[in-house]
Amino acid sequence: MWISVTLQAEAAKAEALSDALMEAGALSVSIEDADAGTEAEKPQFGEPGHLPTALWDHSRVIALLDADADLPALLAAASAAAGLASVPSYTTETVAEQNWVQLTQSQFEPIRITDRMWIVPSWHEAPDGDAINIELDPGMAFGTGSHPTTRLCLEWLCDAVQPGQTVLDYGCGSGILGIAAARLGAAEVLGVDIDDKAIEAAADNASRNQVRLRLQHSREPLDTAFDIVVANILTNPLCVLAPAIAAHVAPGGRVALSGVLEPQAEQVIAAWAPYIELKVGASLDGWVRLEGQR
Ligand SMILES: C[S@@+](CC[C@H](N)C(=O)[O-])C[C@H]1O[C@@H](n2cnc3c(N)ncnc32)[C@H](O)[C@@H]1O
Repeated sequence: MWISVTLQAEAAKAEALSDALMEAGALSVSIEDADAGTEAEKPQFGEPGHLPTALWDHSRVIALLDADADLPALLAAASAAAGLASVPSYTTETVAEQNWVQLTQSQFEPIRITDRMWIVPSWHEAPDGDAINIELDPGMAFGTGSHPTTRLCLEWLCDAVQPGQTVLDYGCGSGILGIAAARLGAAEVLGVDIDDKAIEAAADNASRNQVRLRLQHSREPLDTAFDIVVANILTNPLCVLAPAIAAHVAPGGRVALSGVLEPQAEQVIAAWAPYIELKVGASLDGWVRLEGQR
């Protein structure tokens, strides 16, 4: 027996809460705008009616959990791990064993990134067989394409990556950006993460997508410079890691950073100024993508 838990979360904390719930053992987690319909019903970015998530005051975080789990303890641990002062208000619904797959899967639709790239859940047919279709299941941790920062990076990669180039995906998480780069024709892609579980997930996803990613822990030294560097982390690590990441952008190479909220852009630009001049290349739902060239 399973239990579906719907938590009302502050929009800015929803992704962290989602990741923490997956870490705590949720079978799947999805995030919805509490003021709109389901993910599937929401207009795609760029379509009429698209609502920037900066305007979402609240999100619904829906987790599918084992009904035998100690729910109060699990939610307390996940909320604390997500940096919340207390457990958000929530409702629960028991899900009959035979319905849970249908329930979770029906919440997710393929995500269109650009005309030529889609993120497609494994249980869906690709809407456009000629596009680059990256198979990733929404609801899993470490980045699945539904978050604006991931989308900003994917859009940039579609424009930036030229066949045969080398690519560094710093903070690879699920490997989504590295997989996209490989599918766009990169000759060699290195994914780096601080989290061993992310590296495992990226290896699994790379194999499902039949691309080769080199993967390593960020504590291991990187010995190469890359034509393309993409890092979707957060403002603080992007500032601290500025000299280390910038050193791996080859002369003439291009870099894009995301995970930066609009008011934090100047802070990251200043931290990178001694190494590479960055500018805001795009913004989405209150998040920016910073871009530069060495
Ligand atoms: C927001 S996720 C991005 C995942 C994926 N690249 C994407 O765009 O959806 C950030 C990832 O960066 C990793 N990370 C955070 N700090 C890091 C650091 N100092 N060094 C390497 N990876 C880091 C996290 O473990 C996480 O997998």
